[in-house]
Amino acid sequence: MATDSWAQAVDEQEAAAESIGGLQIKDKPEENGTAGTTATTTDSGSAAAKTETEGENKTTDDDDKEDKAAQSLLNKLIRNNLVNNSNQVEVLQKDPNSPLYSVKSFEELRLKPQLLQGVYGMGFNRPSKIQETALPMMLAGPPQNLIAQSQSGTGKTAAFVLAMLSHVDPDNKYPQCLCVSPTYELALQTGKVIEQMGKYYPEVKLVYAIRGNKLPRGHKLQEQIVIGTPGTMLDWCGKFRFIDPKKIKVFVLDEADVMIATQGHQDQSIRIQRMLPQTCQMLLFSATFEETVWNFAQRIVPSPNIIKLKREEETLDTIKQYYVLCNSKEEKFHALCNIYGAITIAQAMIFCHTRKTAGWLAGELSREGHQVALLSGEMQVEQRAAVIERFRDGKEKVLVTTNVCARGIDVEQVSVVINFDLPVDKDGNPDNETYLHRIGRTGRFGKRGLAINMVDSKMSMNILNRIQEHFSKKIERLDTDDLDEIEKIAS
Ligand SMILES: Nc1ncnc2c1ncn2[C@@H]1O[C@H](COP(=O)(O)OP(=O)(O)OP(=O)(O)O)[C@@H](O)[C@H]1O
Repeated sequence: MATDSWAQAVDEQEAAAESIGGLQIKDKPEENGTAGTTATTTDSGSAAAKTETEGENKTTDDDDKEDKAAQSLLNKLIRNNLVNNSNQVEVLQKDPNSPLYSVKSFEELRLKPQLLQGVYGMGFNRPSKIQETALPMMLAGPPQNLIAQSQSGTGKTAAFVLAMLSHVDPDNKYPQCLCVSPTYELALQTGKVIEQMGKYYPEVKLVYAIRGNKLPRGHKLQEQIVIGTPGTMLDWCGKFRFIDPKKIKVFVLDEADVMIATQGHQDQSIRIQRMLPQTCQMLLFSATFEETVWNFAQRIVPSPNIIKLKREEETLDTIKQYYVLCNSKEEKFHALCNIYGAITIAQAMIFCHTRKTAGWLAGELSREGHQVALLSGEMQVEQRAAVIERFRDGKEKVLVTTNVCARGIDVEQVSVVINFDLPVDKDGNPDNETYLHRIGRTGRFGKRGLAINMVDSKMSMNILNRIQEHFSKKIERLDTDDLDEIEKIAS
């Protein structure tokens, strides 16, 4: 292998990304620089660290392109439960004649007692839909390869973490499982799950292969699980030989769709995979499955079993939708105050079209005594993560955000959504998909929700009418000067 040329290419790719400033890993043993153990806590995604892919991640304008890694991280942070999904899992087996096992309980998996304790300790009572099928497949012998696709929040991470923890031999003090994630923050999030699930299995150790975690030359890792980003992982396997890739039993590639959206990561992941033995179990996970992801998946995972869980469609059936007629943003703010004065709103998300409006509105609301969080495009991903974490923990009751910032973020826990500005696309047409995603709920279990749209011009009335037509759902007018009327909408 032309070691120098690929190593140089990796260096160049990584040099292109800004280094992680302020990267802090608690309890980091000085002598070897590893990131501690399964019982060690690390700074969360909100740590003051810059992403490896900062070039792509930086949002400089509300109209900037979507940032998949940031969205994925923010989604993880805002959610602390499984998403509802009543669709059936589709399974495509490598060998269609072999029986297909699916489990309804964690006991059926015959997990090590320490792991079963870890699973229950996390509050999991039974496997999620995707876990029912994926877990028996991943734990069966001989090892089977798997490509799994399901939306964020369906239990993929927990599934592959359990598989990794089940496969390691704690007596062997060398890396046996590699897990690559697209960014430093996503790697830390997965690391946290490994730490939680492995809480009662302290013999298994974990180390982070991320930029900034420098090890001395000639160091041989003793940790059984290595989680990191593709560039550093590749260096550690190849250039520095901290890891012997030939001893790897499980290779996990997480967030494949985010991975391929980041330049360089696809090639680096493939190079890592090429160093692994034929017997190594290859597992790939993705929230979406467009053709590019599929092509990548096939290059990384030979002879796979494939599991897919279709995203459950959001509907407006359980949502009460209203609109309020105003003449200016000040009037819209006044209407908002009237609504707040009349009904109790546990937590609300308010969407604005521009950063400027969002900033202004957040200021006005906090002057009125509301606990407001502001999510806006110029924030670094870690700042946004911190804002979302605080909101999720109920420290703030109102989250004001711009459209781009909140795109792709799940707002399931929020029962009131206010479109201070209606969602429109670049050409000024109604953005129906965003409207549905913001306020829609999935399936039969979806909690009832309330959506209030602020209309302040003929143009926005036209947008509202087109949204009504598109969904064939009437949006009722609400008179915010009539307190009795407002009270009724909450009942
Ligand atoms: N069997 C289970 N029972 C209850 N909760 C679960 C179960 N499996 C996972 N969870 C929880 O559901 C949430 C989503 O799970 P997980 O992060 O594994 O999903 P995911 O598909 O990997 O989503 P993402 O891609 O956003 O990470 C987490 O808070 C996790 O702790």
